[in-house]
Amino acid sequence: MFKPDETTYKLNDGNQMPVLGFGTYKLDKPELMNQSIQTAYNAGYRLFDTAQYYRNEKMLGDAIRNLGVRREDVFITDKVTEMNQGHDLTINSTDFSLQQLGTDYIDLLLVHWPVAEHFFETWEAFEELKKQGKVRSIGVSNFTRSQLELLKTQANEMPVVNQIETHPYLTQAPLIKFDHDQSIVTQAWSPLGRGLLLDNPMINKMAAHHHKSAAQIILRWDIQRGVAVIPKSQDPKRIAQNADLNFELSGDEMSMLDVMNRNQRTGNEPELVYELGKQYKMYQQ
Ligand SMILES: NC(=O)C1=CN([C@@H]2O[C@H](COP(=O)(O)OP(=O)(O)OC[C@H]3O[C@@H](n4cnc5c(N)ncnc54)[C@H](OP(=O)(O)O)[C@@H]3O)[C@@H](O)[C@H]2O)C=CC1
Ligand SMILES: O=C1CO[C@H](CO)[C@@H](O)[C@@H]1O
Repeated sequence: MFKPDETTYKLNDGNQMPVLGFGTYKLDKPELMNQSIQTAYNAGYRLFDTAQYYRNEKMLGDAIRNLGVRREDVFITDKVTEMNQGHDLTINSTDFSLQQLGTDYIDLLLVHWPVAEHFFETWEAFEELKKQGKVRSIGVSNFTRSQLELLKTQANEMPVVNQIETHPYLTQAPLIKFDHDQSIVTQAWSPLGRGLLLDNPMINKMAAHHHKSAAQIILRWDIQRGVAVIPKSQDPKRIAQNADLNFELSGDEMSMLDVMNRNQRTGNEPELVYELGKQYKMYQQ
């Protein structure tokens, strides 16, 4: 049995990344962060996902230290926000992130959203940060196929992870296949569609059949289709539940989930953010 809490993906740079991770967006109070990280660690999560944009890097770093485990026993993902892109801003903001997290390396650093302005410069800085050992693996988030193809025209090394919005209402099959063909691991953000999917009757029928919750069905579907997950919860029972994924969906159940696609996003459209990037320069002037 493929056990998510014990399983890692081998990334294309030779590093390992846990299949199951813990999302921390909106965990913005130290006590809540501490309790949630402790509960998550006890439940088997080893990957913790933050971003400069979440303004909780310091809280997360403190909560991880409070676990009293070795640094190498956890995996930290961080992301460089749109406003901090460009060569120097990427380098400087990552140094600040390291300081906030209280660590001397980040396991996986992602370009949070593709931004047309400074598109290649930002990636050049990512490659430098990796060479300097400040970052172990480099990846992207919210990149479409055309943005990955554009990046490939100049990158010395390609991203090893693409973190994208995907769930049964936004299955992203073509992009996930493209990532896979390029040896890029796809990681699902908002895998539960921020709660949107949890009252879907078909998913609840499957949940009843397996004596699991709707959230567990969706997370298990992701893992069986080769997608890493980072669900967020601040409820101790739900944190543990989302890590309890050692059951199997049948081929028919997988197909039923595969066809629920409605191309329905909860977040921004990546191509739009990419174009809006041209505006950021105006804000900075
Ligand atoms: N790269 C990017 O652009 C983005 C990355 N992310 C990352 O992905 C992570 C996950 O995405 P997020 O947007 O938080 O959404 P999720 O899809 O993980 O859903 C979180 C919501 O679902 C609820 N929930 C969680 N588990 C259960 C459960 N078992 N039963 C019922 N309800 C549940 C939570 O409530 P409660 O807490 O009360 O349990 C919360 O309201 C983020 O925290 C962040 O780290 C997110 C957005 C964009
Ligand atoms: O990571 C993130 C958390 O959610 C935000 C609001 O949808 C996103 O824009 C951002 O990418």
